[in-house]
Amino acid sequence: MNAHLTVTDLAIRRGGIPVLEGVSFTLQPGRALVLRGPNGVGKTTLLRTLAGLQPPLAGTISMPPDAIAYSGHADGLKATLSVTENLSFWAAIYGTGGFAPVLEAMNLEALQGRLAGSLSAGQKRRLGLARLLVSGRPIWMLDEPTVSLDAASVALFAQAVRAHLAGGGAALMATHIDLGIAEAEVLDLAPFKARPSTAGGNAGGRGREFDEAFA
Ligand SMILES: Nc1ncnc2c1ncn2[C@@H]1O[C@H](COP(=O)(O)OP(=O)(O)OP(=O)(O)O)[C@@H](O)[C@H]1O
Repeated sequence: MNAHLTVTDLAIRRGGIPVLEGVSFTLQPGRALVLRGPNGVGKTTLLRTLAGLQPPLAGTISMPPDAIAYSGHADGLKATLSVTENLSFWAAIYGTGGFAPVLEAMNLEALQGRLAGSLSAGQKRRLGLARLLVSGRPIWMLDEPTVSLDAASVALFAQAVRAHLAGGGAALMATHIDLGIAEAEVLDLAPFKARPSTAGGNAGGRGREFDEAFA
């Protein structure tokens, strides 16, 4: 499992407006990096850029091919498929094996036959996060992964992240809560806020140049 990510002098934008510039960091196997900063600073935009959903304005992103499993604000579930059908679907997509341990890891055993669309918000989130475990990908990119989770589910998730790190994986997370992961470092994005004059912006303002793969 090669989970080495290097980001050098990255500049990113959202809706045509520069958001962050000069972002550099490395993420090594076995490590977690927590993105911090006020609302709107660019945590989601940075994760989307690293996950390949939108191009950077400048800078380089270096990582092994097919390394990332991205979990954004949406859970990405197939509402009309059951919990196990969703997991089998992802296992087939990622070409990985069985998912029985994943059911246990995310406390989904009692929900196996339920349609994903009928789950509660926290249950959906647990199933959405289970996709990371099924993926077999070394670098997890997580945007507010604990939204809707109760305390017990947050603890389960933190345990899953720790196991991933112990297995040589890495995790980059935007989260406002402390997951109690000793291996985690913090990257405050506030100092990298793009200056208004930064070249490459869209003088016409947000919306004129909608550079999103998804809104
Ligand atoms: N779909 C969009 N189209 C245009 N601009 C957007 C869009 N989504 C976010 N933005 C803007 O891009 C900037 C960065 O937003 P982003 O969502 O990356 O911040 P964030 O740090 O993740 O915020 P939060 O902590 O509130 O989740 C903000 O100024 C925001 O208003």
